[in-house]
Amino acid sequence: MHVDVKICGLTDETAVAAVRDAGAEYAGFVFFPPSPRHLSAARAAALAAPLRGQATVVALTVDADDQAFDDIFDTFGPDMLQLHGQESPERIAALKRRYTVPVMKMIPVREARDLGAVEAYLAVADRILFDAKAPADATRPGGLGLSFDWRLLAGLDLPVPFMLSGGLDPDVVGEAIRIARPNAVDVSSGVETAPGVKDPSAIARFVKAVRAAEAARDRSMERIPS
Ligand SMILES: O=C(O)c1ccccc1N[C@@H]1O[C@H](COP(=O)(O)O)[C@@H](O)[C@H]1O
Repeated sequence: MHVDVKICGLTDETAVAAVRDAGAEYAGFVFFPPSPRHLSAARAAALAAPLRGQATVVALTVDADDQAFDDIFDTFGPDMLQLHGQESPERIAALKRRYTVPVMKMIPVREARDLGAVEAYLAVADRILFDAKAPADATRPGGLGLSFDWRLLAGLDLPVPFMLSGGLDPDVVGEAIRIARPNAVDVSSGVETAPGVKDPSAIARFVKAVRAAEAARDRSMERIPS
């Protein structure tokens, strides 16, 4: 079974070229001023141009207002929205009516009961993204390189695909896929040399590690008698 890869927080042309060369399926651009990966819509549009038609271009926002969304849609034109704040199901339904774009809603996870929040979003979100819950004093709700216990997702059966993020890197992503069995994985800090500075070789290694984990998963499925 294929596992899609999203590389998030691209800030320069070198990182964009690495994503294109590695064949990642999703490329994320951050629109959240406190983040070291924040970009203007115009800069993000210019950076994303070589990825159009090859990767799904995602706009990551955190409780953004209507004016911010209008700017992102008018100038950047995302293929998908990643909502990484406390957006309500009603807010998501309104955004989907206004922009007719698929939405991925982030659910913050620290313990099993956090998964209960998913239910309310299943009718409106096209994808669920599970990320580690940020500490209360964090300056942003993600992109911190923090992970959670992937065993919490083992055996999860949702009616929509789910993506796993939080503290992934080329060395641990295979184990994360083996345990959580996500449809897709998302990484930012784990392929950087410093916050906001992507490492092209780490991006290539991350995608390679995901492909190897996929192959291992397929081999293990073949061994299960029907
Ligand atoms: O990347 C950011 O700066 C960011 C800012 C605000 C919300 C989310 C952000 N990134 C997302 O966080 C997760 C985990 O990232 P990491 O790999 O642990 O650094 C991922 O989904 C990013 O898209």
